[in-house]
Parts: sequence; C-alpha cells; structure tokens
Amino acid sequence: MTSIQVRDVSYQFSNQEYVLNNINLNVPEGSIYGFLGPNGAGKTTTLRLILGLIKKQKGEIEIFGKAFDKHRIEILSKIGSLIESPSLYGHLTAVENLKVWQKVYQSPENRIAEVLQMVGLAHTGRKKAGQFSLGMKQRLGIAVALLHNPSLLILDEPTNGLDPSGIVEMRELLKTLNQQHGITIIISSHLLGEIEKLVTDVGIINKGRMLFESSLTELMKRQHAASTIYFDTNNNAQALQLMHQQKIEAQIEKERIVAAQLSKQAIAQINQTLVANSIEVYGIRAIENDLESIFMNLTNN
Ligand SMILES: Nc1ncnc2c1ncn2[C@@H]1O[C@H](COP(=O)(O)OP(=O)(O)OP(=O)(O)O)[C@@H](O)[C@H]1O
Repeated sequence: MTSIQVRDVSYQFSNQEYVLNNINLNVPEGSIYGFLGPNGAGKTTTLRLILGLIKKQKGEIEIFGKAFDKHRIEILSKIGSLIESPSLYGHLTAVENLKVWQKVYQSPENRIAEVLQMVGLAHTGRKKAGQFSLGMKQRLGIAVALLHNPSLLILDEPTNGLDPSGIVEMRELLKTLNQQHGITIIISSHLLGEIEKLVTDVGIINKGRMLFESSLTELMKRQHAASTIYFDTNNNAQALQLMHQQKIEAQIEKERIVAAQLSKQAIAQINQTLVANSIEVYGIRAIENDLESIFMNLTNN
C-alpha cells in the first residue's frame, strides 16, 4: 500500500511561474522515502501541500488511500511533521515544551516520557530547550511530532545544519522509528550523501519537476550500470580496435581506454586478448559512479 500518492500536482505562488509542474510521488507504506533536490527545487512547497498548509491548486493528493481534501482531519491526526525549524519555547525544559503540545493534542500525559525516551532526550532534566544543541532541538521537535502517535512522519531537511555526529544520531533515530515503531517517513534533503544510508526509496526533484523515483536498490543498479572500466596499455589504439572487434563499447580518453560496465569474465577475456596480441597491460581499474554524481547528473541536466 502507498502512504502518500501525489498525482499531477502543479503549484504557483500568485501569478508567478509554476514552482511545481505536474509532479507525481509515491511513498510506499513502511518506507523511509528520501525526497531529494537542490535548494529551491520545490521540496518544502510539496511537503506543505501534502500537509494542507498551502492550498492545492491542481492535481490529486491521497494519503493512506484517501483523498486529502475529503478526509483532512482524519488524515492529519495520523501525521507528525517537522517543517523547517521546530517551534520550541527556549525558556522551557523538554518536558515543559512537550506538556504544552500534549494539551493541544490531548494525548495521555505518560506519552511525554515515552516520546522523550524514543528520541533519546529522557535525561535532559532541568536544562532549557534554549541551551540544547541544534541536534537536540531537532530531536525535541520530532518528539513533539510523535506525541499523537502518528503512523507517518513528514520531515523537511531535519539534518540541515547538523554536525556529522548530529547527522548520525538523527539517522539512527529515524531508523529506529521506522523499524521498531513501524512509522513511514518522508524526509527531504539537498544532500544525497546525508541520507543515502538511511532511505529505502528515493524521489529526485529539480526546478519543480520530478526527475526520478525508485527504490534505493533500483538507484544502486543504475549506479552500477553507470560505472566504467579503465584500461592502461602500451598501445591503446590497437587495444581499442581489438575491443571493438569483440563488440565492447569503449573509447580513448586522456591516454587511457574507457569502457562501459563489464562483467569480471569479460574483463579477464579482454585482458587475455590484449596479451595474446602482444599488448602490454599496465592496469585495469573499475570506477563505480557514486550516487552523488548520479544525483548531480540528474539535477544538472
Ligand atoms: N511564499 C513564497 N512566495 C513566492 N515564492 C516562493 C514562496 N515560497 C517558495 N517560493 C519559491 O518556490 C520555489 C520552491 O521553493 P521551495 O522552498 O519549495 O524549495 P526547496 O526545494 O524546499 O528549497 P530549500 O531547500 O531551499 O528550502 C523557489 O523558487 C522559491 O523561491
């Protein structure tokens, strides 16, 4: 089942050009969906539309299989969100901040201790939220979002501005929420590297258009297919000719031969052919295209 389904949604602020153009999004239930795109791509606008914080103009949004327009209250009661920085009272402790929201949400009082435990802030005692590190503030914001026991969390760039250890802590927290508490998570980021170890699914947006959406496994396959093999020999021209005879796609770049992704067996076979033709092979190297460069290629084109 799909937790969020966005169909052909477009959006414009006043009469300006469209900041979202017919975007489609499918967030599978139980997934951690990485919503990726550079600054200004349209991530926050999309998440605000999904939450009904701005009014939909074109297209359809279904959440938990129901049209958002018609089941707004019911749907929102099962969603927790953190859009941009959390609104916290700096002069109150974590528990006091949560008490404010617990009353708003009318959740049971013992839920406060539970969510503090879940986000790893159970021992902050009398410390005021204003003295918390950015990572702790973000986690307290997530604790607020968890108070009413949501089955879907919508997080807009929760790792923004965090130091490397804050990013790791956030990653661990979100994994636990997903795996142990069964919460589906959509998390936006402009840095693939920050969330690629976390997500199960990926959607890439740029300039208001969805460029790509798939499982992380599918993206990894694409990465593998985009990797290349370098051959360094004493006679690249002849080596290239021999490769072309074997129907291997290759060309010479910067005094070495660059071939498309090949199996281990194919690499060994080429090596044997080159050696049998008295070509000296100095090196064979496989370069896996990293996910970041695939992301950059998709968003730059
Ligand atoms: N209230 C607004 N009025 C007019 N234009 C806006 C408004 N909010 C956002 N925009 C524009 O809409 C586009 C998409 O912005 P959005 O905030 O959704 O992008 P984003 O991917 O979340 O980027 P960032 O990571 O920088 O927050 C940008 O060009 C932005 O300038």
